Amino acid sequence: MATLVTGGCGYIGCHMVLALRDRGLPTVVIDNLATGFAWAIPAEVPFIQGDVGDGALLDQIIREHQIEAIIHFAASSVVPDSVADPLGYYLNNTVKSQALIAAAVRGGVKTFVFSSTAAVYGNPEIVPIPEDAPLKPLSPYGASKAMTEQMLADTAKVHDFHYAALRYFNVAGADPQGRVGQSTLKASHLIKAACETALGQREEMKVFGTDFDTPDGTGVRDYIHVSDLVEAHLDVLEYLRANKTNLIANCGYGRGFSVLEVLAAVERATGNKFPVRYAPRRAGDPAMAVAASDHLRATTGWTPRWNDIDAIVAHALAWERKLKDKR
Ligand SMILES: NC(=O)c1ccc[n+]([C@@H]2O[C@H](COP(=O)([O-])OP(=O)(O)OC[C@H]3O[C@@H](n4cnc5c(N)ncnc54)[C@H](O)[C@@H]3O)[C@@H](O)[C@H]2O)c1
Ligand SMILES: O=c1ccn([C@@H]2O[C@H](COP(=O)(O)OP(=O)(O)O[C@H]3O[C@H](CO)[C@@H](O)[C@H](O)[C@H]3O)[C@@H](O)[C@H]2O)c(=O)[nH]1
Repeated sequence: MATLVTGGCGYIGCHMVLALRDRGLPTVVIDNLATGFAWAIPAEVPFIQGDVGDGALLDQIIREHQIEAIIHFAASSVVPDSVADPLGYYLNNTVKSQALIAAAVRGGVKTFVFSSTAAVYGNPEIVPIPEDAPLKPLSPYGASKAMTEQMLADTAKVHDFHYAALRYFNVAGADPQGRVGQSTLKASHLIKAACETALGQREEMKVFGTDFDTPDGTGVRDYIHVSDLVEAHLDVLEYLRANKTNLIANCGYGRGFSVLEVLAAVERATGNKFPVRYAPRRAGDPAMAVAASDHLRATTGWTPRWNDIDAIVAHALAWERKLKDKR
């Protein structure tokens, strides 16, 4: 029996694959390499280059590899891109998730973990945001994920099927052992972009929006270390199997950092000051996204190890240096 990781060649997915392999758990990856890299996963992990919208291919993989659980990372995930290309986002994130969930049901896969996002909440009324806050996404990206959560909830009502919708806040950092990290080309993510700038690979950092209703006027996010996030998935898989129930949980630490605070952390880590330019807000960006994070800890026993912005930045930077030599 094996776990199928969709999007396993992407940033978070490749850390998940390593975490499963570190525990000797049979793992299979499907990825269309839209933004991921085949070299990011160990050569001995079965890898199928294909699309999660391809139902016939999924039927075959589920049968041949005796898939028992699916962790579904494959998606398009850049908030401003989703504003520019809503239909592309609904296709890749919602329509293709429907195809995958349908294949899971056909193939008798009973355990399903879905990568949802803080973007389902939009601008929250209460911060830190509890899981029962209303879902009011500001972007097609957030809406595409909220729709998939709804499909999972409805599916679990009528099939022998248990799911977790994990609402990740801002995932950052890299494998503490330096084996993998975020390799996304032209990444828009703040910490990665700032590390690239500090290493001289970008000319400057833009700060998108200085007039938000936040302490310093810049956007506030809850940055979670990618290794803590993938450990949470292992805890969640056990929880779903043991309790035969569903779970909706935020994945974050419950503490927010502003854009300016993050840039200061990157400057601290490198000792390099880099040019910073204030720019208008980006479309679809909320002012604040900070998780109420007790539910995940209380239900699954998840215990984060890397709740420290300096550790997150140090690991991201170490990977960026490695990647610079690789390319
Ligand atoms: N990075 C974050 O801060 C963050 C926060 C919240 C949620 N998420 C979610 O986590 C998941 C993983 O994000 P990531 O940062 O690793 O992104 P990523 O782009 O690095 O990884 C996504 C992977 O999925 C693959 N993929 C995309 N569409 C596919 C398709 N139709 N069929 C097969 N493979 C496909 C890509 O090639 C890539 O390898 C996504 O669902 C994203 O929405 C990410
Ligand atoms: O060059 C940059 C990049 C980002 N930002 C700001 O930094 C914050 C974080 O931005 P970014 O790293 O792009 O992440 P988000 O737009 O918050 O989205 C991430 O976090 C979401 C969950 O909160 C996920 O769903 C998305 O997939 C993931 O990309 C925001 O205020 C941005 O406006 C800048 O000011 N300059």
